[in-house]
Amino acid sequence: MPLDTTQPGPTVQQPVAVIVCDLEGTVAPIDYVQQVLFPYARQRLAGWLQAHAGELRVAQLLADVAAEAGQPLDLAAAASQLLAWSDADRKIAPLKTLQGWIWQQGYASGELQAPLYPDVKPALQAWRAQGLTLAVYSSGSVAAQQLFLGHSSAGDLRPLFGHWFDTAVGGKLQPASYRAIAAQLRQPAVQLLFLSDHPGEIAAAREAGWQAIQVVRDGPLPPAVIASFAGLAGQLTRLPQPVHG
Ligand SMILES: CSCCC(=O)C(=O)COP(=O)(O)O
Ligand SMILES: [Mg+2]
Repeated sequence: MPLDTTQPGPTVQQPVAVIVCDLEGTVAPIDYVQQVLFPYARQRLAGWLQAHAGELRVAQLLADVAAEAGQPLDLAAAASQLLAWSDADRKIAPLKTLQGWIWQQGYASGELQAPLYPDVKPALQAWRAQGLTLAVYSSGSVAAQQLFLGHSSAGDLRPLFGHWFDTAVGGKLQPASYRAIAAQLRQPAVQLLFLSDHPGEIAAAREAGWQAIQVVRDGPLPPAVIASFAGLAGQLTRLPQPVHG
């Protein structure tokens, strides 16, 4: 059955055990990812592959690219394929893995720093203080997620998060991915709250039985969405059984 993304969903129903956050467009501006992070990786992609060609992880990555492309590819052809996926913003695992590897040097040098919206850190801290568990579900690889939140404008936020999910569980528009995350968290779907800027992701999470609230960071605010994490203040109560990992 096609997902209906036009109907507003419910606001938070108690209790919530785990809040799962999207990253791009939800905790930080889309523009930073699209205009800074993706170009940073794109510009270095071919050179990085050449420089690291002898490494086992790169051999595995090239095999994954060839498998996704459905044909054998040498290093130059694989680089072209990865660039094409990058230009099309395809959420394909080998591209996401490679972007994470390339971003690592930018974060380490201080050239990259994720600019979080100012409401994010206080809200995350308040939710943890309430006993809620926090998780990330992003198309970026888990390594890239941890670099992003480990080198943010609000400092290293990794200790606040107990669980990290990328597209290894499936795509973010697929309800099955949210069922897989619920199974891994060993939580009833209704006790999971997903926060994302993407209406298709919100619809997929709801289809899987999750609570989900769209975060609209700019533009007019339709009903049943929030403009910042502060919009959830007072809606969440302490959970009976913390599951922070
Ligand atoms: C970990 S920051 C880069 C995120 C990324 O690569 C991406 O494609 C955006 O994914 P999201 O699911 O966070 O919207
Ligand atoms: Mg997003």
